[in-house]
Amino acid sequence: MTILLSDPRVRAMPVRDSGSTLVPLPTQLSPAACLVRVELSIRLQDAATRLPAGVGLKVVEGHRSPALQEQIIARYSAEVCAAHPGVGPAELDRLVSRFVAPLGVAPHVAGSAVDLTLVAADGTELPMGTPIDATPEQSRGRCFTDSPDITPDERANRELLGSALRAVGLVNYPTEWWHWSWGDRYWALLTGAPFALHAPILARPLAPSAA
Ligand SMILES: C[C@@H](N)C(=O)N[C@H](C)C(=O)O
Repeated sequence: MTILLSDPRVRAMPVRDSGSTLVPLPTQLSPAACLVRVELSIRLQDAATRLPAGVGLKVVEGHRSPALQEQIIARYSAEVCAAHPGVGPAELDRLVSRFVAPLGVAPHVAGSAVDLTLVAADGTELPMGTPIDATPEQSRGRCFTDSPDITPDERANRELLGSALRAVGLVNYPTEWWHWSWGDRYWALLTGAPFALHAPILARPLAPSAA
């Protein structure tokens, strides 16, 4: 059964921050040079080598500020309220956490998560069944990683992405095929690690090369 980021077991995971810095991803992996924790950057570069020739990774988002996380929560909460009239506060929190993490456990704010897809050699994104960041309502559930409602090619591409990322220790958020993380509380809970390695980054300490 899917464990959501609003699950109290996620918040209960202890954190012992590794103190690692945020670094920009190489532009071959992330045209926008998104920032992530250095341990995650190393793993993503390893994952890229595990893909077949002519297929690459494209990271579109990494570290996110707390302010942006709060904006996304507010925007999506409004979408959920419109789609589920009369929803109560507990159910609203649960539904919202299918698409965006509560601030205190947010993997992107910790620099531990990326949103990414596969690309062909010419940079064209491979078909994955939905665009990145399609909400459950917009995609009618096809954003869920295991959705049965996608084509065999889209399924094969999701499996290819997943096998490269799992091989380097990343975990997926099962309600978003594009969201993978390493070192955050959700990762610790799913892998059985005794503690998370990345706390939320409230200021933004940059590696010297990124400054
Ligand atoms: C908003 C979406 N792209 C996202 O990042 N969701 C995850 C679960 C998050 O907020 O960490």
